[in-house]
Amino acid sequence: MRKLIDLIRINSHAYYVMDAPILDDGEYDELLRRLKSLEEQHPDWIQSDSPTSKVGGQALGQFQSVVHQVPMLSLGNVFNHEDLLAFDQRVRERLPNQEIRYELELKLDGLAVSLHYLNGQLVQGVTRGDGETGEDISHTAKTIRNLPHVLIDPTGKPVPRILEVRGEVLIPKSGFHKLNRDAEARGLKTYVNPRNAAAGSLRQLDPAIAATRPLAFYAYSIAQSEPAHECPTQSESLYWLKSLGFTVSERLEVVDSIAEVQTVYDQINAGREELAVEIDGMVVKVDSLRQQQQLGFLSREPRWATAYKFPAKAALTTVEQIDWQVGRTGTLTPVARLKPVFVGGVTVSNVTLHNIGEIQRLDVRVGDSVTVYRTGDVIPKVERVWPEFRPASAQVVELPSNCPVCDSPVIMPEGEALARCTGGLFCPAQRIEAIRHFVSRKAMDIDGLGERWAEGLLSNGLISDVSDLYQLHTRRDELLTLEKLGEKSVQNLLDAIEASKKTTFARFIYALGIRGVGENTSRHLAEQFQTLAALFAADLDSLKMTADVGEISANWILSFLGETHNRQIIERLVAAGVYWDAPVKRTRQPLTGESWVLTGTLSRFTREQATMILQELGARVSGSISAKTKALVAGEKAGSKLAKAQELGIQTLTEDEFVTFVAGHGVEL
Ligand SMILES: NC(=O)c1ccc[n+]([C@@H]2O[C@H](COP(=O)([O-])OP(=O)(O)OC[C@H]3O[C@@H](n4cnc5c(N)ncnc54)[C@H](O)[C@@H]3O)[C@@H](O)[C@H]2O)c1
Ligand SMILES: [Zn+2]
Repeated sequence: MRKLIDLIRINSHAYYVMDAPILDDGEYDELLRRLKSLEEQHPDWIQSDSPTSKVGGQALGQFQSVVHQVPMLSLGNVFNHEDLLAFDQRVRERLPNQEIRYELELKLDGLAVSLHYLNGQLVQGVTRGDGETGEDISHTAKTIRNLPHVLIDPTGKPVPRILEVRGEVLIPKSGFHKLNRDAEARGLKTYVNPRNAAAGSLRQLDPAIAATRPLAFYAYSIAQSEPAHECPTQSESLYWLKSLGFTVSERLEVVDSIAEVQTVYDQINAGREELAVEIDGMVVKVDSLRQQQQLGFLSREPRWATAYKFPAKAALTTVEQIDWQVGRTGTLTPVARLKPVFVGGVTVSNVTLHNIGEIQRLDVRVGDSVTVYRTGDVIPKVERVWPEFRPASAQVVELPSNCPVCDSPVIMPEGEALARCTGGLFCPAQRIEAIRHFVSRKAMDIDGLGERWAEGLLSNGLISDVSDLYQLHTRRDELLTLEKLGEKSVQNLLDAIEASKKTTFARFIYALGIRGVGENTSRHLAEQFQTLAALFAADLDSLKMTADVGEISANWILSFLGETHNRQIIERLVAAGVYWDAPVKRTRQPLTGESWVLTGTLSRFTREQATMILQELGARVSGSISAKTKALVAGEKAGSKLAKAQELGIQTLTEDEFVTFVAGHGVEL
């Protein structure tokens, strides 16, 4: 309780007195709620300085204090339909057998101000302060443009000699953004939200400054009237104030049932973005002023009204567990399992913590209280950790040394944010991705084995890793029973798998999907090591001697090949008949420095193969023609690239000419 009281005191000072809140309202409300619940459980522990029965904050002391003749209270609040029903229930219990109508207004997110009129003249403006005593801000209140300085009743009746009107002072959203833009341009402090901007503006010592701020006053009640005014209801008193020249809530209606209250709330919530002013909910008031009197007050709030607030954007909850999820490319992502919490309109029970670095930055531990933040459709995130509430049993979270799915070692090279499982070919979490990559055109080029098939094969137990693809021919009958796989497509698939057995060492290396090992690196590795046995025996130094391979990729290669399961799968692939001719080690690269372009359809080989041939000869293969292009290989149906090359006078080769050309450089097809 003491911890909570201290936290609440610090934050309510920041909010009410300094106009510079540190916490989100949702977090602050939760602190207050936790304190209240402790007080309910242990009434004998209630501290004499508890903020639960207080309103607002202490005045800063730069203005004259004014004691409110009628205290300025706060409002109770409800956050959901259930709480709303309970409010209605409490009202009805105190007013048995009475008809109850509710008046609904926008809950304006500004600060409460009381205006005193004497003989129809505005004489004083006072802030709410702590509810008993406020600050005299007459000098700035009088600069508010939509305020009547003189009251005239259009019906001709005299206005009461004394009239105290209460309402909310605020700054419309557009004015707030302009204010902050100007402040930023001039290097001054900006305000966190329109409410704090309004409070800061009213508390200016210089009324000339306040006059430049787009402040507005929205009247919502009459605190005193002498002689008494004649309005029997809240709604009528607002219409009367409106006729006297006050601005009142844009939305104002009276309903008979809680169902209607809910409907109006939903409408307001849905349309809040379009409103010119910031609102944080809807206020529900018993309309009859006589009934309001009967209901009376409960310490800091009236019994006849409540604020039906919008869902908070931030809420406090606890981290019950942190799990590591393995993504399809092997990345390990920490996910916090939370005690379910309602925030931003949904219940959140999981939230990603992104990576170990984020866990360390937040210093979040299992058992910690955290703030979860969510707005709109944005994914929720952990915004703050509360060391104040950390239990002694809280556990520090560490990066697991082995994959939670397949138990392969996990590595995170220096300078990388993400840790990864090294069981690329073997890890069940990475299977789909491993297969997708393995069969892709630039890898083993198994035509027609799409992701959906792969999923079907995996889920039916026909394969569990890429090496099983080469055993599929023994399971033809089972394949045929698979959904939608006709005789013909099964045969096509098996043929494509069979055809893929003849490959190149470079493609095979690329197909393994080792992190950091793309097409070029694979080609260089193939040339450098020549055989699988040599590659298996490679160490850091020999790997780093390969073109394109730096310290980081060398480590990925080592840890991948060092993982026994990966090796076993590679050995099974070779045992199943995957083979290649020993790669030609090229010492001479006659096309070095040249840029070549391929276009049109080639009949003897694929684009990828032609690209590889050119690369082996040292050329760079580019996608577009420019003045720097050395030559264009134009297959069938070549179009604009051919025209452009001719225009620029660039050498062009037909497919046949290309074959002859590369043969002249010792490349046989
Ligand atoms: N972020 C923080 O650190 C922090 C600190 C303190 C308080 N707060 C926030 O301030 C609020 C504290 O409660 P509170 O008592 O100041 O105000 P409140 O928002 O809970 O409700 C009471 C106030 O609502 C206002 N109001 C707006 N429209 C009204 C209408 N149509 N009729 C009647 N009243 C209307 C009045 O000014 C009244 O005083 C909470 O939202 C809390 O989260 C935040
Ligand atoms: Zn794994």
